[in-house]
Amino acid sequence: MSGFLLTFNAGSSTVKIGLFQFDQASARRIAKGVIDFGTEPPSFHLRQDNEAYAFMLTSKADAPIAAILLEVATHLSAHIDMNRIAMIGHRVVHGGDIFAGPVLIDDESLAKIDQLSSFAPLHQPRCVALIRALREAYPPLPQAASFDTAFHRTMPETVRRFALPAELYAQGIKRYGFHGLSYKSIIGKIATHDPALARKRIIAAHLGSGASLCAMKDGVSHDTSMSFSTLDGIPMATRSGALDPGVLLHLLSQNGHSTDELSDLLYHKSGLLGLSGISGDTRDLLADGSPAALAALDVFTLRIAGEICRLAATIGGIDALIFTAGIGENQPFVREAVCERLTWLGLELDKAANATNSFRITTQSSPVSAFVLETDEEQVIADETLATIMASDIASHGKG
Ligand SMILES: Nc1ncnc2c1ncn2[C@@H]1O[C@H](COP(=O)(O)OP(=O)(O)O)[C@@H](O)[C@H]1O
Ligand SMILES: CC(=O)OP(=O)(O)O
Ligand SMILES: [Mg+2]
Repeated sequence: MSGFLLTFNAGSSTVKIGLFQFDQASARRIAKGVIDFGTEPPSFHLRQDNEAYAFMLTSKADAPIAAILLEVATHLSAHIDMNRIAMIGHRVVHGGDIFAGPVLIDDESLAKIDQLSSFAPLHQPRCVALIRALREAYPPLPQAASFDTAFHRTMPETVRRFALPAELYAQGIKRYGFHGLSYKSIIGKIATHDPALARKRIIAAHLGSGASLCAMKDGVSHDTSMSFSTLDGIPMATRSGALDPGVLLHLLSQNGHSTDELSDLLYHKSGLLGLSGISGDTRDLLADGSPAALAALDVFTLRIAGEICRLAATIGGIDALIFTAGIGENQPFVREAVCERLTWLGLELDKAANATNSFRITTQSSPVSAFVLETDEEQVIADETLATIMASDIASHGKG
């Protein structure tokens, strides 16, 4: 069996598409695309063989995903032979307690994924709609799902529990954790580069539009900053991060907020955008340079440094800090501010290395090392999809 494998990573602000060439054993990326919902109308960017293409879509951001997909498929078919696509893989943000690893998508697994939609309202509904649209458009193609939550199934119960009555834990009110495909990608890359380091105490900071941190030891997740929903932990582009629950009670009971208004406030109007009143993008805030912009960045980096300390307590210290995702890979200002707040913990920043987004950004003598690593969630999806479909009956009957 060989051909093309397509991956979809439905994030909060984008859908990232990966095109891979696969054979029985491995999948190798040959192109990447991004549907960006941050532009009006949404845009589609494709990169293949060092060539970049950009298209404005005619569909509006709130158009059915099937319509957007159709437009994207038209642009894609000008560059790739769509008939060679033999399988599709998806990032699914929430797998709850149901999914501990990747699964083949069928009516039953899709219904279970859909049931978890309310736990990840920014991600799961769009992802489910995408899976359904693809099943309709390309019925013979097998699809698989890779879960963000699966990587965190190794977290101990003490970490998973909230200090709430035990029956709520039994009902599933607990820490699940997200960005697991990214953390799997990061620990895999470290293991290739330095297997001994991969077994040590590592804290990874996935700083994108959505942002979280993960504490790993022996290559597995022990704790993470996001918990029940993708709101918890550190502030993000437009999400609040952790908040005194009393604030929510006050807004609901005293200010007359509806739950929909509260949801909009917490998911779309808070974080860097809410703090600054300017933008949720660190590049805009630095270009603006006003006291409000810099104060927002100060809250952001203070909260990241604080969460790193909490996670270090879970795994008994820290040997390496990894920065990844859009901000983590590309924003020296944020990395410098976080590392400077952690000097007392043994992080000695190499400012020149940090300024150029180098791999190692701490000095050779720094007791704790910090690195910048590009995450590749799509490669993880592709590898898991290939393994899942090859292990299924479909592989012996499939095309290619
Ligand atoms: N070159 C860059 N410099 C600074 N920040 C960047 C850069 N590129 C992307 N970002 C930030 O990263 C975010 C997107 O990160 P990404 O990991 O792709 O997030 P998501 O998966 O949530 O869409 C953008 O919103 C932007 O704030
Ligand atoms: C879980 C989450 O917030 O994902 P993303 O950062 O891709 O929006
Ligand atoms: Mg993402």
